[in-house]
Amino acid sequence: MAKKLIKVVGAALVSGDKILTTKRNSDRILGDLWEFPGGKIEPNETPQAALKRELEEEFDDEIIVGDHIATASYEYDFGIVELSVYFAKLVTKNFELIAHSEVKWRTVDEFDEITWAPADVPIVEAMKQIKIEDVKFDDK
Ligand SMILES: Nc1nc2c([nH]c(=O)n2[C@H]2C[C@H](O)[C@@H](COP(=O)(O)OP(=O)(O)OP(=O)(O)O)O2)c(=O)[nH]1
Repeated sequence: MAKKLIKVVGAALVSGDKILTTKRNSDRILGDLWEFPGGKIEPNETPQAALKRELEEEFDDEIIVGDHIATASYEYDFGIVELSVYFAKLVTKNFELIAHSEVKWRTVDEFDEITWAPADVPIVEAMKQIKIEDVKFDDK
């Protein structure tokens, strides 16, 4: 049987020249791997709306969503994850850790210090070409 397609959205939260990297709780699927915070896109939801909802659920934080960075698919044993990552920035900074055990701001040069979820690897590679401090948002 064909594996199910799971559409997922992740936020590359920007602060200066750094991006927030987040470690999944041990008891979750892909536990202890690092990722971009986010989650599954619900039917009839835009990726941007899903990202805002997920960040509110996971950190109790409000965000502004910016440009799409990249999309990559990876076939796990439980299904095919199609991960789209967008730049975003925090409006609030509550950082309630509900789904994550650790968060850390890193420059793209520091992305190799951690073990990423497999779907994230090509996206992380693409981000190494971007100058994070030049990322712009529409609101300013
Ligand atoms: N959020 C997120 N999930 C990722 C990334 N990379 C990656 O392979 N995944 C996988 C892990 C999960 O199988 C799936 C996303 O599910 P999730 O568990 O984060 O999302 P959710 O909150 O909507 O799910 P649920 O636990 O409520 O069912 O995508 C990533 O960078 N961010």
